[in-house]
Amino acid sequence: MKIGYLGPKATFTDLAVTTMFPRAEKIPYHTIPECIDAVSNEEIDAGVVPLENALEGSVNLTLDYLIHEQLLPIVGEIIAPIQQHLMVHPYHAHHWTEVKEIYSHSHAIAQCHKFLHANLKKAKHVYMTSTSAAAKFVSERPHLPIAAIANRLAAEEYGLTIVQENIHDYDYNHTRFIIVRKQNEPLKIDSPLYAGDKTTLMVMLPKDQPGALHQVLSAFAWRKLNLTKIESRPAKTGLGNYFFIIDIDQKMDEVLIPGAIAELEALDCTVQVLGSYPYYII
Ligand SMILES: O=C(O)C(=O)C[C@]1(C(=O)O)C=C[C@@H](O)C=C1
Repeated sequence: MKIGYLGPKATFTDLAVTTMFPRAEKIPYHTIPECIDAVSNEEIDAGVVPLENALEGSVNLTLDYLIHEQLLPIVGEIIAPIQQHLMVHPYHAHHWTEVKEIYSHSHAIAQCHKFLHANLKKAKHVYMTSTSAAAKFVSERPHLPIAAIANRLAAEEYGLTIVQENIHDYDYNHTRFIIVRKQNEPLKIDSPLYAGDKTTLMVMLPKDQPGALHQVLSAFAWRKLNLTKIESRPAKTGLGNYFFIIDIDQKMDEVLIPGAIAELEALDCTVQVLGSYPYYII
């Protein structure tokens, strides 16, 4: 089985894929859209991309690309712990406090703001496509006083020295990664990491209807459907036009979720099921 992921080697996405699919052929992609496109073009059997971090919130690029460009079904989710480390080329290990630039994924930099503010206030932040792309970049420029924020595997893979460990600002730092496929067919994963099932919906509210969100929520509430996430994103059709992403804490059933969807449609909402899938906690 071929699994694509946000690369290069040693991203957090790579770690999640390696744990969940130890025997799969792993194919790295430079960006999240490239990985999603590869699923859509059937170059790979499934793609794994980051969706949400406990400290920094949604990975908007993933959400927006899925919703607006390639609406692929979500067939699974992996929740993984995230530990960020500051690393430099070995030449700079003894004077790391003098680095002028810090390279990483924007989410990783955001997870370490307190540390950076306290210890490297003057260094410029440079966003890269992933944490391991940043580690690779730093390793290829030994003459420059620069650092990367990435995981331990990236330090090993690219020959960097970790100079500060666990620099993320809060202990509970986890990221959700979704598994997307071309067809809505679950991957056969028999794992002790299985932790439950979820259903994700996209709901577009009718225009200018007072109390519409309240009515949407009540369709779930009186059916006692437990929502684990509700988030709005711009519909990109005009100022003030938003859609909602709603996660329900259970598998698609034959009565409750279809009933809630029918009620929302009767309210003139547009509803799309993005997936009903198992999740795994590493
Ligand atoms: O850059 C990586 O290593 C990724 O896998 C991406 C990503 C993200 O997009 O949130 C994944 C986990 C961490 O939260 C930081 C970065």
